[in-house]
Amino acid sequence: MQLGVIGLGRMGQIVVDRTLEAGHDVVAFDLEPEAVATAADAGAEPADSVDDLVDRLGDDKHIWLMVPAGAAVDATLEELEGHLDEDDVVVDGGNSYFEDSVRRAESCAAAYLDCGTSGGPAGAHLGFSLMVGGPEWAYDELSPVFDAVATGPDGHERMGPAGSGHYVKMVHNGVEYALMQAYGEGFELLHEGRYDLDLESVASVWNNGAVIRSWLLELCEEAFREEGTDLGDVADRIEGGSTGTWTVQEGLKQEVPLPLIYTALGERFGSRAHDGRFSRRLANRLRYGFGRHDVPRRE
Ligand SMILES: NC(=O)C1=CN([C@@H]2O[C@H](COP(=O)(O)OP(=O)(O)OC[C@H]3O[C@@H](n4cnc5c(N)ncnc54)[C@H](O)[C@@H]3O)[C@@H](O)[C@H]2O)C=CC1
Ligand SMILES: O=C(CO)[C@H](O)[C@H](O)COP(=O)(O)O
Repeated sequence: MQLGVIGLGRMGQIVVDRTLEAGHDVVAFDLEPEAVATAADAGAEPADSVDDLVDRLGDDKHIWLMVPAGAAVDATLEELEGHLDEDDVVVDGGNSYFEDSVRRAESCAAAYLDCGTSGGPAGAHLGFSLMVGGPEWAYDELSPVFDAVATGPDGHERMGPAGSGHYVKMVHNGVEYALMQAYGEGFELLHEGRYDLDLESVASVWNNGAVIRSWLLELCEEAFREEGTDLGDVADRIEGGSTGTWTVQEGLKQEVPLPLIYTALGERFGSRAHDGRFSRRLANRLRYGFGRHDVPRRE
């Protein structure tokens, strides 16, 4: 099978490598010529524009987008417009908002598959977990590529109609936020608590048979090993947040309570306050107001 891949960053290069390793042909394009050169070194046919990529693909075109979610997906689809027909298949493997994917599926001339991708750059060796939404025939047609990019045939599944793949991935990320928060709180208590603990050892022993063992916990172990038990100079500012925000918004729309995911998202936003949390500073001053408690002041 021949696959065009647009977007050759951390994730797109893995799609390219794994597809090539499985014996398929890849045509690759990115706005960054260096990324295209890396894909070409791996064995892909380089393209210098979206038009060029399309010209190099055969009659039934299969195209995987791995560009940042949002405007870049719309811009790429605009460039593809006029080059696609109903026998072609476009896969969006990024973290797009599911309602954008429904809209894009309706307006795209090709069959459109929204594909939630989990596993991160670690998926280079293991393969990814892929959650796919869209027409069944298109999913079946792309299955050889999904087999290659995923951990194998069990690493991908069609979730349902357009939007469902990105919907499931959105919720996956909400769960990811909450799990990170839970591990964070536990390790914070161990760090601040009664014993002088080596947190790498704690994570390691938990990863060997404990109820809460997981890949995220293995990543905690790696973090303590590489940064030290107090996490060295790692800042307390957490970036990202879009997929967690969408999950919480959807919980509100469906009237499904998501207190853990909401709290994890709130912690993330709170971590970005430049000057300390305003609400904490006000609470500090209010305790003086009602109780004449001392007000700790900033240096
Ligand atoms: N990094 C991760 O752990 C994961 C990322 N994702 C999603 O996968 C998508 C890609 O993520 P990464 O590879 O991490 O991002 P990245 O920033 O490493 O790579 C994005 C690539 O797309 C290229 N690009 C941007 N606009 C383009 C355009 N209009 N045409 C062609 N190329 C364009 C950039 O030059 C860059 O090489 C995002 O939607 C992200 O949310 C999904 C799962 C995990
Ligand atoms: O999808 C992912 C992992 O599953 C990406 O790493 C994503 O960027 C994580 O979300 P955020 O950037 O909001 O932390």
